[in-house]
Amino acid sequence: MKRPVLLLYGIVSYAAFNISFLYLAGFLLDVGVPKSINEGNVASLGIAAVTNFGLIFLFGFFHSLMARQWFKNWWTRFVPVEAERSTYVLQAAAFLSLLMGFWKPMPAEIWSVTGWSAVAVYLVFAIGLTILLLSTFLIDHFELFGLRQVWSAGRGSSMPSPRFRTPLLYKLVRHPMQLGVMLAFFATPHMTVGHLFFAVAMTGYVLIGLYFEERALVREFGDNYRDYQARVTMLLPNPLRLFSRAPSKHAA
Ligand SMILES: C[S@@+](CC[C@H](N)C(=O)[O-])C[C@H]1O[C@@H](n2cnc3c(N)ncnc32)[C@H](O)[C@@H]1O
Repeated sequence: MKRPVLLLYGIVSYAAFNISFLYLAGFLLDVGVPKSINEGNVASLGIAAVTNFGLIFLFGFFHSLMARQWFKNWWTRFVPVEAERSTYVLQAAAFLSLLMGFWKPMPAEIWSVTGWSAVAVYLVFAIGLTILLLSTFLIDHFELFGLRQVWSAGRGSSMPSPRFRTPLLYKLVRHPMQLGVMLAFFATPHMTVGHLFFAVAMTGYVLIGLYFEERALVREFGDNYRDYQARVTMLLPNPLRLFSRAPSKHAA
């Protein structure tokens, strides 16, 4: 791929992901989008459950498969290595859009809150997204979204190998990004069966994904990561444990 094309591909993939993710926020909150999680043609509960499960499975399957090292080794024989992450980001945007586009509403209400309670729930949603966004910058936002790779290729420089990091939120939990998305999945003032289905199934997928991610992190960072696993909890912060132990000499 020619350098300007590679750069353009990276930028387009990044933009596509951001648009689909912004749409996801509106989709979950039921605001500002033409089709939200509770809108669309209502099918029978069985049809809706099977369709929605299939959509989440498709999203999760490709999201996990394409993140595995053996898959990357195989398909970078066809895709330039510098475009690998951007392609991953693009497929995530595509499957997320597919999921939201074909999502079948399951409108029966589970809870509904208004007034200050609703404000509190919106606050949790905003905190979740803030944790998520901040964490991407703590690890390396531009590398996670493939922009650093296409930019380095454009300048003819090679990418530095990944570094183990535990800045700020990563001292509280090992997976703040996933914690952030889970908060956003459940934080709605108007919980329907469909929304709960989405939140539970996506949480299940996140937990399965974390199992594979942690195995890859141990392979990549070895004892540094094992030591980190022993000191820091996975998703829910444990302040007592955090302050009762000396920080590791491995962590950056
Ligand atoms: C989508 S991010 C999710 C990161 C983390 N699971 C979280 O929830 O904040 C996945 C990428 O982050 C990298 N990663 C996760 N934890 C890391 C750490 N402590 N230091 C460096 N890279 C990390 C993984 O290697 C992977 O490429």
